[in-house]
Amino acid sequence: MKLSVIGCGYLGAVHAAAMASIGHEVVGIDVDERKIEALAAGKAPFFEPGLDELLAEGVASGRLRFSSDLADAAGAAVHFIAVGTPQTKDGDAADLRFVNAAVEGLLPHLAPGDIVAGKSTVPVGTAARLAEAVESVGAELVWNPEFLREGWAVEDTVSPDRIVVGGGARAADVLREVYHTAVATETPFIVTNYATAELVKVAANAFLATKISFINAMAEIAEVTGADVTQLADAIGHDNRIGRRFLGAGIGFGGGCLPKDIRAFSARAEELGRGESVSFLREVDAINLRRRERAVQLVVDGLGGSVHRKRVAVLGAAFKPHSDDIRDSPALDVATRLHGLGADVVVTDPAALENARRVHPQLDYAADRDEALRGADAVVVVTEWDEYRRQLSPEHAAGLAAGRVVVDGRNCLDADTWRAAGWTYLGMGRP
Ligand SMILES: NC(=O)c1ccc[n+]([C@@H]2O[C@H](COP(=O)([O-])OP(=O)(O)OC[C@H]3O[C@@H](n4cnc5c(N)ncnc54)[C@H](O)[C@@H]3O)[C@@H](O)[C@H]2O)c1
Ligand SMILES: O=c1ccn([C@@H]2O[C@H](COP(=O)(O)OP(=O)(O)O[C@H]3O[C@H](CO)[C@@H](O)[C@H](O)[C@H]3O)[C@@H](O)[C@H]2O)c(=O)[nH]1
Repeated sequence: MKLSVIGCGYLGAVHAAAMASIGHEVVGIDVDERKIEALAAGKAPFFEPGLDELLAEGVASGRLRFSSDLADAAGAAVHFIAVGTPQTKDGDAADLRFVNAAVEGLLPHLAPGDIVAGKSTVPVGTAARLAEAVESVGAELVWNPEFLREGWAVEDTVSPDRIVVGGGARAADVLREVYHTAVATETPFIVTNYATAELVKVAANAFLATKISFINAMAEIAEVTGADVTQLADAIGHDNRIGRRFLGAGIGFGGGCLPKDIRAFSARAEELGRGESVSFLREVDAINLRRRERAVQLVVDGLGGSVHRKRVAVLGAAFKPHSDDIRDSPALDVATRLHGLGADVVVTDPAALENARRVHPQLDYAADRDEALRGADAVVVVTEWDEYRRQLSPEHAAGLAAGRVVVDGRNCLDADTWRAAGWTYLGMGRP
């Protein structure tokens, strides 16, 4: 089938490449010409395992092309909207300018019977508002939210846990054809109305964020009682009704989705006069931000009350491993707070260094882990990359660092091993 994908950022680039890989003829369109140039050369403008190969394959096969001209969307049967919906500059609501502009710009290029499929995460009520314009040219709108995780984006797109389509039965059948490989493996395919489809997306992210903040709240209690939150998470996680995933206590969630999506959800609920129904999300956000402060406090405490002029090796910059994304990264928040307290911060990350350097030029950077560790008075692990979590021994670190203080912002190190090697180990909610 012929498809267009409007917006080739993170979500759109992955979606376009994945759709070409399952046999569709895809044109990806973005206003950012540099992005389009890179993608057309088979190169992702960000780090995502497996994506470069998929892009190169798609481009070489002739099934995948990229353009900065919306007119090139003409002729596609389904047009996916994958533009950004960032937090507005002066509030919590989602900024819908890009979605509005993409849909409006697309209208002259639509033919009767075309389907416009919204993939961007939007406040409930957006699809109903946009439908009128789409229908005015004889096309049909569906909302088809995306649940992929960065770092596993290709796998999540080709084999999703579920597909949700809000809209009419005919359009849903066309989307069944689009996602034929998932449909063939009996992936749950949920057809519903616009509001439900939009809400499924934000509810899923709100639930995940709540689960993380729940365990981080338990970490706060563990800190004043001598309990160990990782053992607590294991123990409650054995209950199948609870499950162990997303019970990783530490410096909390960041990235381009969870933080902005729970804020936009709160803002939308308030607009609808139902702010109190999701008022707990404000607490989820507050708990999450407190954990970053806690990590900073642990470094200060570990260094005897002040970080001023102390060299602190910050291991990690990305908001999570297997990504170079630094949007709302808790790792960089901890680094900039330490810098603000007068520490000589040296940040390293296997993938996100360039992005971090561009956005936070005031920090110092080390090209690799060992360079960051050299001469450090304290070490803080803020992104649980394998090269810090699994491949760094306390003996090796001791051979490079000046001090023996390690703050484990992701509870990813073995406390006993580090303590046995002479380190002061400080975890998040662990004695
Ligand atoms: N990143 C993820 O893992 C993920 C997962 C699921 C859902 N989402 C949602 O998908 C949407 C996109 O997220 P993202 O992370 O890809 O954002 P992004 O900022 O990486 O990409 C957005 C892209 O849209 C382009 N764009 C903006 N206006 C345009 C227009 N009028 N025409 C064409 N292109 C335009 C931008 O140039 C940019 O490349 C958001 O709503 C987000 O919440 C993201
Ligand atoms: O136990 C955990 C699990 C995650 N995190 C943090 O939570 C954040 C988000 O992680 P994750 O959800 O894996 O990353 P995203 O790629 O942002 O994916 C989320 O946001 C996407 C965009 O909406 C959705 O599509 C995905 O389903 C949803 O998981 C990261 O900072 C993680 O470090 C924790 O602190 N503890």
